Amino acid sequence: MNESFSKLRTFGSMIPILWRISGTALVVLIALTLAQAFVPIAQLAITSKLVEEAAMLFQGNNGDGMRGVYLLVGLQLALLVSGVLIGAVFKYTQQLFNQRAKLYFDELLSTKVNRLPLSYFDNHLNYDRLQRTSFSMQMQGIGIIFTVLTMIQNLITVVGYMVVLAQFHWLLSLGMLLLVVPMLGSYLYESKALFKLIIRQTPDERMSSFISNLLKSREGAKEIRVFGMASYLIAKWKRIALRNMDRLLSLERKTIGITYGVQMLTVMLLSVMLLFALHTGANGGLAIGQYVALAQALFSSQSLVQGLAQGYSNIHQGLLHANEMLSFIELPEESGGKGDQPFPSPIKQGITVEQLTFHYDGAPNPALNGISFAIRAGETIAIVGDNGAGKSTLAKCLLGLYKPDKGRVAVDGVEYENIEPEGLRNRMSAIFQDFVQFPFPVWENIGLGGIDELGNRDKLRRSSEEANTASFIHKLPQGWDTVLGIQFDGGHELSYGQWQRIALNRAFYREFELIVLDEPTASLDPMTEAAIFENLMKLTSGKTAVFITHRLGSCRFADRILVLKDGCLAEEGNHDELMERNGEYAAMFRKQAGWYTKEWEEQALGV
Ligand SMILES: Nc1ncnc2c1ncn2[C@@H]1O[C@H](COP(=O)(O)OP(=O)(O)OP(=O)(O)O)[C@@H](O)[C@H]1O
Repeated sequence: MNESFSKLRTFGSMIPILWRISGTALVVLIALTLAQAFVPIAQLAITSKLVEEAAMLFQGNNGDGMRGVYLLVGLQLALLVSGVLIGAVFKYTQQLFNQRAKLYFDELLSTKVNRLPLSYFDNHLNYDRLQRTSFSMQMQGIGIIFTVLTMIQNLITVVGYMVVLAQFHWLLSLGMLLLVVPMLGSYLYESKALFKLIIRQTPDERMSSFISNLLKSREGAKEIRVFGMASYLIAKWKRIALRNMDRLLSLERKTIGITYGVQMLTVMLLSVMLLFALHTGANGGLAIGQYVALAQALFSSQSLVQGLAQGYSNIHQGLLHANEMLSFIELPEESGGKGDQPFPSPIKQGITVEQLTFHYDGAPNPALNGISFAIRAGETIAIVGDNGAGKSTLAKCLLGLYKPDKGRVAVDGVEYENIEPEGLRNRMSAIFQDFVQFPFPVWENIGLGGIDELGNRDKLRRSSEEANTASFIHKLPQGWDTVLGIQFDGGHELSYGQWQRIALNRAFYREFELIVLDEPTASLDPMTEAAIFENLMKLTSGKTAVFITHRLGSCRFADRILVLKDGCLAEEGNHDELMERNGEYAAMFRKQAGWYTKEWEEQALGV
């Protein structure tokens, strides 16, 4: 009962969505469905009459001659023509509705995904769910409406047939009803089992499509060739794909027996009903026209009942998908936070981090463990530490992308939680290790940093001078209008370092109060790196900046250095203070410095 209620609720929640997609199309579809349902019933009545008239005509007993027959044939023709017309309009409206729905759901999915907290992407279960949801939205979500419409149509026709049959003998209507029940059961079983399988197969499906895409991708092409991994990866993909196929076929074997067994029963029941009708006819209970109409009703009702049962199971499956989709839509959004205070702009005191702890879902240890420090307004801070020390996680917390599990991050004393989310976003800028390479023109690649000034060529030019990208942009084949990357026709590929400079320019194109640069110069040549860091001071003057780096030489540009170790703040101070302290930082710095100076010479000499 509870389950049925929740299905009804799901269906109820779908209706406003379908209405939003296109109310007019929905109304037209419903009207046409109802009209279509009555066509076969009318056909049946005409057939019965026509056969009677024809029988009399053939026996030479028809007083009216051909007049009555012409009328009936004319009516039949009119019905057939209207059936065809209704079908054509229905098909077009359905296509229109489908296209609009695809657009609607694609937009809904992209919008929703981008409103979810970043931490949503840290859990593999969410990737599975996302994959299923996009499948649900594309394939099944709106399918329900057409299934329901077809079912209503079939139901009206079947009931109409039953009324016609009941006029001949009530047992015939009962027999027809008996056809429905077992069929419904078998289709229902099949659809439930299929949905369970879809849930179970999602991780495998994702893995197999990941490998299959990798095998065809530009990113994978180099390593796959160098390491000769192609056959290994194909075999790995095939193993998973075969496993999926086996599961599907095993389900098919299971359900096929049940479904087709039920169909055999139905066919037998149909034959019994026909025999019964013949018997009744032989005893004078049925005229020839009635018998023909009855046979027609029985045969076409078999496919109608089948459609009804299939529709029922499709609805069941569609509702499960719709439920998945609705629960995704209802996921709490990032902007659902309670913050309503404006971002303190310009920052006067600075940013304070108190007892910040952050734990990734399912990770054994916290990535950040009770970190506290303060950044003064306008200060440039370097964060250093080993791989996995927690630097990028801290950067994301400073950007407000992750909410702390414990502790707080505040700007000028206002906790991030209490700041209006849009205000927080608008006042921050960043560049990440895995920045996006947009296959768009240069101006758009940079302009996206400040959407409001996206096409402001003067500002773009000024910003590229400041960010030191102007010199190489001018050398591109179409200058600012050069499309970057070779994914699309006419694109021009950049080196990774050049891409990074474009991404840096994008970060500085924004009007920001705080900028976080996660390894901003990792792929840059030493000259460019030095130029960027010297420039960084100018670009960030009066602004608060945090950069993560593994090249400790660049820390000399920072006012202060934070050293992270295993998610904790191990040391804090400027370069000289930390060298004097002779701790983690000093050890790391000496190691790196050694690469270039004494150790290098010693190693070269074999000392
Ligand atoms: N999405 C995630 N889910 C679970 N654990 C994660 C996730 N991302 C990072 N971690 C873990 O959190 C810890 C800190 O990772 P983080 O990326 O912050 O380190 P990092 O100091 O930036 O490293 P690197 O110098 O290699 O970039 C690591 O132990 C890492 O394994």
